[in-house]
Amino acid sequence: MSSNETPRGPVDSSRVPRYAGPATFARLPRLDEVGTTDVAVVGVPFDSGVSYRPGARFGGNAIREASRLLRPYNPAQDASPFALAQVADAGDIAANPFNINEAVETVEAAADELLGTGARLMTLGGDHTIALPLLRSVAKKHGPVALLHFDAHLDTWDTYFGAEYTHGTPFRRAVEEGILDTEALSHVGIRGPLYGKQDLTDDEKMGFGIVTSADVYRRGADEVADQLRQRIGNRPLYISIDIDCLDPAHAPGTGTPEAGGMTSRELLEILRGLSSCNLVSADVVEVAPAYDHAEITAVAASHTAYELTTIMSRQIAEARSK
Ligand SMILES: N=C(N)NCCCC(=O)O
Ligand SMILES: [Zn+2]
Ligand SMILES: [Zn+2]
Repeated sequence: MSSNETPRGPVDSSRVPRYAGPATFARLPRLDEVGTTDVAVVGVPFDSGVSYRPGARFGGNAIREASRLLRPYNPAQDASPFALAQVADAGDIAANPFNINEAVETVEAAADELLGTGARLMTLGGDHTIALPLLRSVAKKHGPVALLHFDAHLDTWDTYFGAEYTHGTPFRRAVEEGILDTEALSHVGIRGPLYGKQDLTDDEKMGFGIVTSADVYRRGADEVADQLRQRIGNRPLYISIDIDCLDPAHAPGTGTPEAGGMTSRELLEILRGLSSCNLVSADVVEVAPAYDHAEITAVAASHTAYELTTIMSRQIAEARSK
């Protein structure tokens, strides 16, 4: 969208019932209906990198279905994200389920193409493997980026069954490849059993700071967001959200659930506290609808993507008004 065009927004749910018609994210237009977009919401139906329960390949469409109930004004950030900038649903990236290396290349190439049009990406996963090719693509454009990673798990392990590209290893690969700004790396929501204490030492050596799930509970969302914001400054920021950062009570539909997690309220509040950060792209991954109940997880994920999209749209509008 050029700066003087009005963005095309979602289908009006006071005229067309929100449960009617095929689902796009937030009932927004498809990318082919608008030509170009400022924020591309893109699905990656890929889950061949998982270590436990499969099913996140269906996550993107579950989030789209649950997002029918989102409304156009976001009071928590005082913004109408779909009026401030064009947001459109770019459909799915067709990644090979039988060849992880090829899938990783496909995701990177598709992300290159979308980012090349000037769009920011709001990716709906898929398992966490896909964060690596997305980060590669974002780093080609912005250089090494700050990373804020919400997850129960570190995802900085080395290999599984000798495989380098899995959902437990994307951030170790990213550090090895030099595509992250090691001055500004944080995990939020970490908890649960590890393979050994070495996991933590290795992670720290890579440059990560950890805010555990219990830290969020004890210190509160505002203080955590303040601390994260200070660490990130105005660096280009990528946010990767594994929905298992939430407690299984708030997100049962996921492949590797861990007890003792954050509430969806805490996650959304931390994100709102980061609204001034320079968010260049983001993902929400690991939604596995087969284990979900009454769309609990998909609703939480759709609201999470809504807050992230709002941050991006506000920044795009602010940059244009300067
Ligand atoms: N990224 C997610 N969701 N999980 C990683 C868990 C890896 C493991 O099974 O040790
Ligand atoms: Zn996880
Ligand atoms: Zn993860």
